[in-house]
Amino acid sequence: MTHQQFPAGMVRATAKQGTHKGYMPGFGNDFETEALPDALPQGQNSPQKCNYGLYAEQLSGTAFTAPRGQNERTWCYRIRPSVHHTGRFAPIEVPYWKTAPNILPNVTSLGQYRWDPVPVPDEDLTWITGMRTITTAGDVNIQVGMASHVYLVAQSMQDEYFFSADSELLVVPQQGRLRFCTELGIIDLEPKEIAIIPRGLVYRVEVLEGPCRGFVCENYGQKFDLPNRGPIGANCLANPRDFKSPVAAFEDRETRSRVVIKWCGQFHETWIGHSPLDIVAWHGNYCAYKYDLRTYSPVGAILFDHPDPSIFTVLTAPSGQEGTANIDFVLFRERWLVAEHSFRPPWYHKNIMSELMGNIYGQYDAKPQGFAPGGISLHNCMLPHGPDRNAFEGASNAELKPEKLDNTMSFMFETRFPQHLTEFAANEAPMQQEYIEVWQHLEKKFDGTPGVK
Ligand SMILES: O=C(O)Cc1cc(O)ccc1O
Ligand SMILES: [Fe+2]
Repeated sequence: MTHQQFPAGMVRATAKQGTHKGYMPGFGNDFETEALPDALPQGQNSPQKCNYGLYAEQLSGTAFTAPRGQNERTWCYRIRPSVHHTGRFAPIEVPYWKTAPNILPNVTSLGQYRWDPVPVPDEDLTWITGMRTITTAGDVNIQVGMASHVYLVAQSMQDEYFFSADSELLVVPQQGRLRFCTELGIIDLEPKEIAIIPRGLVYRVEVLEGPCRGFVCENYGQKFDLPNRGPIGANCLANPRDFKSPVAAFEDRETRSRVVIKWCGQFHETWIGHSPLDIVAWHGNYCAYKYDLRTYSPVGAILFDHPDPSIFTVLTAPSGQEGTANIDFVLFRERWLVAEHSFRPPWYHKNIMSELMGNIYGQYDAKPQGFAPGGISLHNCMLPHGPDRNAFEGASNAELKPEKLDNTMSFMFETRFPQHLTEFAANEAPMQQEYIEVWQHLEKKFDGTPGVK
């Protein structure tokens, strides 16, 4: 790949046909990339005839009239227009992939919950059949809310493609390596990285090293964006240059292929005679990207106290109500703890936002035991939680020298909407029935007399 950064943040990249891999840096850039020379029209979007006999097509990720800072669209130059990539739709069952609203009368979501890692079954599960929804929130029909999923994938999709009209997907691998062959290019993904697959983009998921397990946040609402840094200034947290979008890569393959579509929570299939990944060149700012979580630069307390976890926000999906996100993606990674005369782990609290957490690797400081890599916890809207007894006693009595929290990476999908458990989460997944007992032995220390106990 050759690429050159243009002053306006645009990237021009060229790639050879087919399997070419390569990435262009920058969050929200206006990229341009072509897999064949001169496939991209210059100076206009819709020439009377496109080079190579390509069709021009626009993929709009926001309303045409969205304000400039939010407006996202990509112009695609492709072998066939997308109308050839769908035929008649026939409903299919994807029983474990649920969509909000999915409020079940026989499932109690009120509570603090934790699950052991969901085992990857010895089955040929694909990206579609291996998706296991844990919670849903909001309502897909009004395009607000989210679902959290665990994916269990052992099998590549073969001549099979997928797109979601409902959502963008934030993918957080925990085990194994996946390849996302998308209309806009190829993204390889492994633990410690995340990817965003935008709404409407067609793709196929292949297993590079399996079996694979990870987490997905399915966002029905306004897209994930970088948070404002406020007084932090222009640097740290997630830096724009560390986000990578793929260069164009296309397939010119005439094979019978299945396209599966998720639309308003329903799944349909349609059959076509070729690969739909046929975009030879594209330009625009509506695209898939990946991000290496190791490039996240946390900012924290350097004298005393424990700040709100919003300081660790990687991406935020705004709600329109300033400061109240539909979803925040928050990262708890390696960092130094240096606060003086302070209880350093998370405090006990109740939160109007609901918190779903996953462990990518290592130990989480508030829950040194029981929250295993691959495990999940849910502390729903206004439900009290905080460090378990061991973490409390340890941190209350620790010598407060600088301490490195090392080899640790957990995350939180924090949403303004209450999260509802699926049948799978409540009855099939390995829920820890005794989870709330982690707080039971926090004894009463108060005896009415002054002084530190
Ligand atoms: O509950 C949790 O473990 C997540 C969390 C971490 C933190 O540092 C402060 C608040 C919070 O909800
Ligand atoms: Fe919390």
